[in-house]
Amino acid sequence: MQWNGVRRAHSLWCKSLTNNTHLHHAYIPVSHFVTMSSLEEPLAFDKLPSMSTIDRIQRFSSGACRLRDDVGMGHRWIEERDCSTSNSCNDDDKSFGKESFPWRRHTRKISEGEHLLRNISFSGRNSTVSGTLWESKNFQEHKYHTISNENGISHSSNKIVRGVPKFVKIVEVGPRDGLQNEKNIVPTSVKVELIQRLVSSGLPVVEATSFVSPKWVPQLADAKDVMDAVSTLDGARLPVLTPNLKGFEAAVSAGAKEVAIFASASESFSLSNINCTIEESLLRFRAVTTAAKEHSIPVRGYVSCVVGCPVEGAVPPSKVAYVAKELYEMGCFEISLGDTIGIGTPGSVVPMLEAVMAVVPAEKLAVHFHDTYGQALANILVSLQMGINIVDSSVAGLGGCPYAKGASGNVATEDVVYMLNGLGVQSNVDLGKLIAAGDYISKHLGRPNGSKAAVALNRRITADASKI
Ligand SMILES: CC(C)(COP(=O)([O-])OP(=O)([O-])OC[C@H]1O[C@@H](n2cnc3c(N)ncnc32)[C@H](O)[C@@H]1OP(=O)([O-])[O-])[C@@H](O)C(=O)NCCC(=O)NCCSC(=O)C[C@@](C)(O)CC(=O)[O-]
Repeated sequence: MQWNGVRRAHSLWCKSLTNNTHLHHAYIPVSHFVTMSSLEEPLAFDKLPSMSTIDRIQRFSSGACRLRDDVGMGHRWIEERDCSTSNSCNDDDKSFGKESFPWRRHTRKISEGEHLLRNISFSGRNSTVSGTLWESKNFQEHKYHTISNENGISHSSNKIVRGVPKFVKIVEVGPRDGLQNEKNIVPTSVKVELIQRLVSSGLPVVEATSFVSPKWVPQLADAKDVMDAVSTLDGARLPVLTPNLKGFEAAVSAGAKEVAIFASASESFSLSNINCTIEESLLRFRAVTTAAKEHSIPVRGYVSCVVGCPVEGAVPPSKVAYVAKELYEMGCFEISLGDTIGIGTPGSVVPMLEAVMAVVPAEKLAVHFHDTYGQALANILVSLQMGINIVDSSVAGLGGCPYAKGASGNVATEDVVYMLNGLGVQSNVDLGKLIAAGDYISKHLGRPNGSKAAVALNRRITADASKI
């Protein structure tokens, strides 16, 4: 039922693009969606395709473990990983050893695992959130932080949390991924103020806009004006999306100092999103990375539909790994793995990451989760435990399809920062300023802030304020 919502969301999204463009070939007929009905349930390990293809790809991550066999990605595989080959992990392996994969020993040390889990839920229940309120004449600046009591998680003492990185780089995609889906076009001045607020909250990267066809995405037709207005902004990198050489050249002329190219692991999504096959898109992207090298412009690469596609259903991890490797080898400094429709669970995200990490080093990977099924934070946590330390997110949970219920935006940046704070992971983001930025854009869009942490912390401040 919810999946139907996503299918509908995607079809309407494609339709909205084509309505704007009169490019009817990009509209995916509803009949395509009707043919795939097997994804009502979340993708589980045993539903995923075999890893046989990716297992043959040369691995250049020294910590990567070989699979025991090609039978698939069942729980049995996780519990019985063969770590005996020279190219495989062992108990002392720092990147794939027990620190990164605490569940590896689950069957053998069940009591220890239970103890750790009990500690986590106990500290979670007793964690407190504090807020301090400053009032100025026209603007309230909130300063929030998450603190734990003495039972709280500490990097040095808790084996599960010790696997997560100490610092996570957040890539804010709200002004681009969020606003590209808005039904009503947001004025340039509002976009610019949003970007300014996000940068001032300490976010190191704020994806500003896209240099795509305005016929396809009219919401971002003001890309040049946005870039003009933020040209003097310091303190963060402001990459933009470029689907081809034309977009790259326009971005560079507008002052962009970093760009992103966006491929898909699903053939159908590639056709509906950028009107070409995966192989054709890789040719276009190679032209962009070549030109970018000449201009010394760093290029980020996206892979969409890394878990599932609204048309094709489950996407094989080997396909994701193939596209990620291609982008990495053509020179992308970082590859962001996008669960575009937000259907992933840790059960499907883990094998996908395993496959990609076998061909692209973990430190070059970012995760990009939409929150359609409420799985984004769980997926992020498991990604951190696997060694990923770059997370994409969208302030106030912006994004998704404005025309259909059920298709949500990206995970809210406020929720990610709140979770990282609770884990003791640094992000250098001021949660109060971030919440203010989310409230600003939500107010403009005329709807509640899509971040649960923001809503809860704003209520808390109201409660505290009544006692002052
Ligand atoms: C790729 C194209 C351009 C192909 O679109 P096309 O129609 O096949 O392009 P074309 O080469 O045939 O050209 C048609 C017209 O578009 C123009 N054109 C051509 N290129 C550009 C350009 N760069 N900027 C401005 N105009 C452009 C071109 O000049 C021409 O203009 P005309 O002669 O008709 O006046 C189109 O499909 C497009 O713009 N697609 C972008 C769609 C988009 O932005 N989707 C959202 C991205 S989000 C995403 O992918 C997922 C992600 C990254 O968020 C991660 C995740 O969540 O998984």
